[in-house]
Amino acid sequence: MKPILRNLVEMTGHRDHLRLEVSVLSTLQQLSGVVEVRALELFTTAGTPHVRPRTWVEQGRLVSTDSEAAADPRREALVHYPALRACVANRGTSALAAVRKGGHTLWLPVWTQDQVNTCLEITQLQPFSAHKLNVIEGVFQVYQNYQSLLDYSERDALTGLFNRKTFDEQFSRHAVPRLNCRTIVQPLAADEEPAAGEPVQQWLAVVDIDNFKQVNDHFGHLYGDEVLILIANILRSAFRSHDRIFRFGGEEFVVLLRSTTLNTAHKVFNRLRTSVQEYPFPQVGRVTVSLGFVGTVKGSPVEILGQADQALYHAKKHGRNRVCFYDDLVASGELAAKVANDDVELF
Ligand SMILES: Nc1nc2c(ncn2[C@@H]2O[C@H](COP(=O)(O)OP(=O)(O)OP(=O)(O)O)[C@@H](O)[C@H]2O)c(=O)[nH]1
Repeated sequence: MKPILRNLVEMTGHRDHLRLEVSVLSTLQQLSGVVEVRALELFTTAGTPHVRPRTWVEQGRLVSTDSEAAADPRREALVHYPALRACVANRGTSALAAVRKGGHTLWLPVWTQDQVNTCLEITQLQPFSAHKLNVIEGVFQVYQNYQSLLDYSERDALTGLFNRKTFDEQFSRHAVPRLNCRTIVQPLAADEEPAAGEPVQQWLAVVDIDNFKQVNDHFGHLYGDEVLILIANILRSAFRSHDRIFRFGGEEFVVLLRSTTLNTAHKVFNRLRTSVQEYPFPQVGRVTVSLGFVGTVKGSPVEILGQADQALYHAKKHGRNRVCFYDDLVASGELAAKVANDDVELF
């Protein structure tokens, strides 16, 4: 089999976006004359569009980072990439420039609906021939098609959030750096600095809409669906790009909050609860959510999920529109008391 075909076969064998990215870059890197390949992440921080390398070649190996983009010291303002910036502004599919690193650089933005989060960058010393551009475009098309297939299978059709299947796949490896990937230790945002000695870890929260059946019963399923979509949007804006949000089915969502302190987790989850409470849902009016959360350090994924669920159950039983932390409930004896006295309502 020709090398390029073999690479395409290898590329479409992946079930993970980052591995797929490494694979497409490895394919492009093997084209003759190519001196550098990178995958750039495009993101906005403090209102300014930025770029940072997410996968690049280092000592002959492709390495990736899944650290938070906004805190990456290698990020640059998009204004330093004028050709790419103009291309994205004009909703273009490629940009060429002969200025960077004394070579010729081709940028290929990956459009998802109306947005570009990723862009492949290929640099060579000679100008790109028409034939070379054709080959690259073919490889890029296969990559894009496969990328959107992967994306489709990972997401919930109504809200666009990750689905339960993706949670099951991602949760167990969430804390573990991926094979062939380098994770950069990154500082927290200024308002999230931990107090000295306060441990940083990951948190899992189960978020459930309160009395959602009543929304459906009073306003109909279409309005119920709209509430789900709007709450998904609030969830997206409440967390950092690095955190993960899943729709678990029905009116239940799960959030994996990355690398933060208990204090910040409390703040962030309560901010979400308040944002939902204050949002004017068209026709429906006021909607609230309850949330149970727990650290992800101890226990199996099933146990951790069960603990967050118990904290959520407690929040529901004690007035709804609240945030409950599993360890607090155990420490205060509230959860144990509930378990001992009320076996019928246990899961
Ligand atoms: N519109 C809409 N409703 C859904 C969807 N999935 C589940 N539901 C509804 O979500 C409601 C969940 O109701 P319950 O489990 O009784 O919970 P609840 O009314 O939210 O009450 P609490 O959770 O105890 O506050 C049911 O009416 C389901 O039909 C969906 O995709 N769209």
